[in-house]
Amino acid sequence: MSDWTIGIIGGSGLYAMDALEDAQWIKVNSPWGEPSDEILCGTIGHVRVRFLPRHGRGHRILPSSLNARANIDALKRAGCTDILAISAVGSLSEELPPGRFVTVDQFIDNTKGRPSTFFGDGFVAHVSMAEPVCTRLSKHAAKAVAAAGGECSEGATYLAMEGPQFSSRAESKLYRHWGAEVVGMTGMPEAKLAREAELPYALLAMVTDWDSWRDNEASVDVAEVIAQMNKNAAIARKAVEVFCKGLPKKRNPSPIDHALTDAVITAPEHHDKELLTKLDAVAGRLLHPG
Ligand SMILES: CSC[C@H]1O[C@H](OP(=O)(O)O)[C@H](O)[C@@H]1O
Ligand SMILES: Nc1ncnc2[nH]cnc12
Repeated sequence: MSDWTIGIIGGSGLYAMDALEDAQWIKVNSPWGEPSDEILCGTIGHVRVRFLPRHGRGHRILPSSLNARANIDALKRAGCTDILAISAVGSLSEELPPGRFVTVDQFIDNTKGRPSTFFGDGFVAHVSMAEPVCTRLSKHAAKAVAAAGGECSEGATYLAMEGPQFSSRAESKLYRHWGAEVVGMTGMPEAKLAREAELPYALLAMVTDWDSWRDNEASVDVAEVIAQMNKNAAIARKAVEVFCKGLPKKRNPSPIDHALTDAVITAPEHHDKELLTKLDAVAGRLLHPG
């Protein structure tokens, strides 16, 4: 085995992964509540893989009800070194037609009221989100999609909306005006929490529809999303397999592995003991060095 443990977060339409060898669903408890499901633990080639279906098997969980903190914490507890997340998205750009894959490189967070940090009173920390994804994972994912027979663009701005309703035509046009190129309901706060947990994160988006900004186009519905997802699911699965098998045996450190260094501002004498206990996985490197 190599020293990579890749967490895969499967989005709409991706609820299991056949490519995993010696696979077993394992319950991982988190002090942040219930993760979306058990985690499918196994290997692909020389890489340990931990697969979590974002909405749970059977797609039970609304985007607004996802416990992203528990999901990221559980993946960290399951030993993940890095996360590749997969999402269905609507396109806000002529350059990204349905069927296309695209790696996300920026986010606009327009979600409302979702718990979006592990930190709090008694342990205040501010990580940088200027470059919110891991370039190394993103580039590797784009190559894997191409090798799996898909077309992948690189670098899109993802607008995270609250949902679960799709956008109005006016919202869809507004998001384009803001510079967003794809729209989804789950990329935030997932990406923020991965960064706080010092987990390099990449988001591979599958374009399923044109959202609702094109005046002469029928507006998006779930049936269209799922039909397009099903067309792409085989490529997405193959891409994950190629992605893992193509990783070098040695994992060179990433600067994101140390995202919390210099991020914590609370003086040690003011640390909240209860919060620190919950942070044992997320901030374990700082709290229990060595
Ligand atoms: C099933 S359509 C809307 C649904 O699909 C996307 O989910 P995911 O990012 O988990 O693939 C979108 O964000 C919505 O949750
Ligand atoms: N148009 C859209 N809006 C929000 N989330 C989506 N997921 C897939 N298509 C979407």
